[in-house]
Parts: sequence; C-alpha cells; structure tokens
Amino acid sequence: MARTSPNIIITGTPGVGKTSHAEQLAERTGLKHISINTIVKDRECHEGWDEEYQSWIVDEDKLLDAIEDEVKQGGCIIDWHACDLFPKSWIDLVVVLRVDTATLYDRLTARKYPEVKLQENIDSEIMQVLLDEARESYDEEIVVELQSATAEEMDSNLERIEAWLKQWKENNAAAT
Ligand SMILES: Nc1ncnc2c1ncn2[C@@H]1O[C@H](COP(=O)(O)OP(=O)(O)OP(=O)(O)O)[C@@H](O)[C@H]1O
Repeated sequence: MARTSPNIIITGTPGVGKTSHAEQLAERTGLKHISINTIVKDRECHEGWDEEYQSWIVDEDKLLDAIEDEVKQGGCIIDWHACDLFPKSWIDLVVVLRVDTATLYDRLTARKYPEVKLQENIDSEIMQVLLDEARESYDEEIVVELQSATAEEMDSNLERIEAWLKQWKENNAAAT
C-alpha cells in the first residue's frame, strides 16, 4: 500500500545533530521520531555491550523486525548513525548532516567519548563515510547533504525539510 506520509532518515556521524533535528522536525510536522539508539536499547536489538566503544553491538535483523510495521505505515523520522540497512523501498528522503572537525571535536569531547571512539568518529566525518554510504544505498536524488554547525543552519535545514514534506504530500495526493 502506498504511504500517505513519507519516511525520512536523518543520518550522520555521532554528534552532528541528528537527534536535535529529528526532535524539532517531529514537533513541527507531527511526523514520528524513531530513535534507533533507544529502540536498540529498549527492545534489546543487540548482542551485548561493547566496553571499548561504550555502545551496544546492534543485531540488525532484530532491529528491522522491531520497526518494520511502524515504518511501513509511513510518517517516520529515522534517527541513526547508519543508513544502509534500511530497505530502499521504505525510504523517501535521506538527510546527511555534516559538521566541521573542530565543532565535532568539541561536541564529542563534551560528551566524554572514549579516545578511540572520538578519533574514529572525527576520521569518519572527515572521510564523509556516512555521505558515501547514503549515496551508495539510495537513489542520488533522495540524498541531501546539509550543514549542522550552528543554530541558524539547523533552522534553515528544518525549513528546507518542511518545504520538501509539503511538496511530497502535494505530489502524493496528486498521484492518488
Ligand atoms: N546545528 C547545531 N547547532 C548548534 N548545536 C548543535 C547543532 N546540532 C547539534 N548541536 C549540539 O550538538 C550536540 C550533539 O547533538 P545531537 O545529540 O543532536 O547529535 P546526534 O547526531 O544525534 O548524536 P548521536 O549520534 O550520538 O545520537 C548537542 O549538544 C546539540 O545541542
């Protein structure tokens, strides 16, 4: 069945601002914020805790099973630092947030990330790993790269996504 509301992934390196964007976007649009971090923890979609990285080892099959029914209905904002596991058919827009190294360093240091995790995340942002992953996994025209260093940039990103959403709904209504 066709979705009457789209599904959006907000992705990027940890600390770029995914959750901040997803929460505000949900508030402004009524779409549902799906925090994958919370689902992995609360619904136990993991194979245990990684001490070195201080994070859960995700069981992707379990995770997809846990969210499938909800996401297939549409109207979800999926918030996570990976995107290639979500089936193409579920997704209408992929927003990849980006930030400069100095800003990311400050945000991750403030969170007291373990050194190994901090360095890996900084390297991953410099190498645009998430942007490449998004471009390899989804059609080019649904992947959007947006800067997220300042509150002004976040505001402008939210306005852009809202405009996209309005257009999507008009197109979708016209098509049915
Ligand atoms: N555009 C922005 N301007 C200013 N501060 C921001 C912006 N985006 C995020 N921040 C700040 O950066 C920190 C990290 O943001 P957030 O938790 O939203 O990132 P995240 O990408 O969801 O991280 P994680 O992947 O670890 O969940 C927060 O303190 C948030 O307030």
